[in-house]
Amino acid sequence: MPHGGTAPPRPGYLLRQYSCSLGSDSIGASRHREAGRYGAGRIRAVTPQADKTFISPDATALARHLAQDLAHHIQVQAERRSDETPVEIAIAGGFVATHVLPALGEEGQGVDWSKVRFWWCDERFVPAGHPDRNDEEARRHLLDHLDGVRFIPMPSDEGQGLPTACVEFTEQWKTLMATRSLDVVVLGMGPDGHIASLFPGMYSPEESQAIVSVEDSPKPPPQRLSLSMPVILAAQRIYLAAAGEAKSEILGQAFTTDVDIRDCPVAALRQRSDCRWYLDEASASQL
Ligand SMILES: O=C1O[C@H](COP(=O)(O)O)[C@@H](O)[C@H](O)[C@H]1O
Repeated sequence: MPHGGTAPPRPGYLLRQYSCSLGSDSIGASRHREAGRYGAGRIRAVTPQADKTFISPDATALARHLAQDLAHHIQVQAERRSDETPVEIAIAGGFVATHVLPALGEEGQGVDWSKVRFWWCDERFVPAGHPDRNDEEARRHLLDHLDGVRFIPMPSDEGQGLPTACVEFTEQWKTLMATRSLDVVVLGMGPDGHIASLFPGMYSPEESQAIVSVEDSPKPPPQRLSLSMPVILAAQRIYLAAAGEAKSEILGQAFTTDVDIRDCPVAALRQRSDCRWYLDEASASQL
C-alpha cells in the first residue's frame, strides 16, 4: 500500500444489504437507550441500525435485557407452532451460554419449551462431555432445566475425524432444515470480531455449504464446526451480544462503512439491517 494511501476495497465483500421480511418487533425500543446517544441530546449517527442497538450499563444488565427480549420473541413464536415445526434457535457458546442462557431460563418461564429446538452456532470438536464443548455449557446453564425441550448438538470427536463429522452433520442439517431457515440466531463475538467459529481471514462470506469445519482456529481448541455465514444471515432474526472493553475496538471498526467483512466477520451482520445488537457501555465505547 503506498504511503498515505488507503487500501482499495476488495471487490464484492464490502457491506451489502440483505433483504428479509420480518414482522415488527413488539418490544419497543423506547425503553432502551439508543445507540450513539451520549450526553444531553447529542446523537452520534454511528450505525444505520441505531434503533436495534441496545446499550446496557454492564454485562449482567445486557444479558438480562437480551434474555427478556428473547423470551418474549420465543414465546410468541412457540404459540404459533405445532410439534412438527418447532421454533429453531441456534445459540453461541461463551458469554451467551454463561450469561444469557441462565437469564433466559428465568425470563422464559411462560415459554412452552416443547415447541422449541436448539442448535449451536458453532462447536468445539473435542470428545463429548469435554469442558470445552459449547453444548455442555448450554445444557448446564439452561437446557437440562427445560421441560420437553429438544436440541441437536454438533458432533463430538469420537475418532471419526473432523471432515467426516462435518459431512455427517451437514446431512443431518439438510434432512431437518433443507426447506427452512433458522428462526433465531443468538451470537456472541470474540475480540477479533469472530462470530460462531468464523474467524477473520479464515472464512468465506459466500460459502456454499451450510456447515463448515475449522482445522486451525486461532482460539483454542483448534478444531471446530460452525454454521456458515449464509446460514446465519438467512435466519429470521439475529441477536448479537458483546460485553466488555476488549470488544470495543473491533466493534468500532465493524460499525464503519469501509470495513471488509472477510477481515471482520461480525461486520457481515450489518448486511441485515434488522440485526439486534446488545452491547454494554464498555463494548460500545468506541462506536
Ligand atoms: O469460541 C467461541 O467464542 C465466541 C465468543 O465468545 P465470548 O465468550 O467472547 O462471548 C463464541 O460466540 C463462540 O460460540 C465460541 O465457540
